[in-house]
Amino acid sequence: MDSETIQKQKAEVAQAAVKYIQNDMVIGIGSGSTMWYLIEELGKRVQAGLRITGVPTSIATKAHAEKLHIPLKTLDEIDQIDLTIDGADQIDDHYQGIKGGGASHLMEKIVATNSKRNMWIVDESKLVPTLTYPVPLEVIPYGSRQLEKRLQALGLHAKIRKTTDQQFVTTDSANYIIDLSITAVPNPAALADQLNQLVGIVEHGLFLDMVNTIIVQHEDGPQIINVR
Ligand SMILES: O=C(CO)[C@H](O)[C@H](O)COP(=O)(O)O
Repeated sequence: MDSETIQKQKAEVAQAAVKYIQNDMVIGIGSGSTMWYLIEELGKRVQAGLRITGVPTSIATKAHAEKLHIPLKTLDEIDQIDLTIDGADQIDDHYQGIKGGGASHLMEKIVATNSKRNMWIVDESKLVPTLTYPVPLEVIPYGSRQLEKRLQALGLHAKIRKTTDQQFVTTDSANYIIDLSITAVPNPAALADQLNQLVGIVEHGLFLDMVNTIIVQHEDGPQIINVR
């Protein structure tokens, strides 16, 4: 799919998703370029009188939502999130996902696990039979080079994420990201178990058994998948 079609589908899926947001809901607001469109749509609805409270999942999302006067609270200021809407990097046939391409998966996962329902909104390029996207790990900077070597020795093709000018990418929680460029993840649960054993990994980007509803934007309209 060309990048113009992808951008168009991102904007369209955001329009489909915003209809699920009703008055008095507490909404987890995810991060990334698809969510950028969702935040724009939500901002318009708030301007038109919609009453919601948003819980942002990143500094960038918080800044964007504040600019549009969307009322926000932190996770610890609310009782529970009714619905979190977020993007995803890839979703496989069993509706398991990879997130964290934008380095926000730690906060996204914390918000998701504190939500009654989770919705992912994606363009159709994100659907794959088997996960192949690099799996991001948020890691503690201390000893991260050793962790990278350990992961490489396990055959997990680990590489600390750097910017184009070779600076370490740092997350909103001041951690680093290690990407695992594995060619395929046929058994995400087994990989998650393996990663959960390793000291220094704060959180991996495998989002397993977590999503309730997926909206996939196709050229001819949105497809709603009710997973659980
Ligand atoms: O997990 C994320 C950020 O950490 C994003 O949801 C994911 O990377 C998808 O981003 P985009 O909507 O830009 O394709």
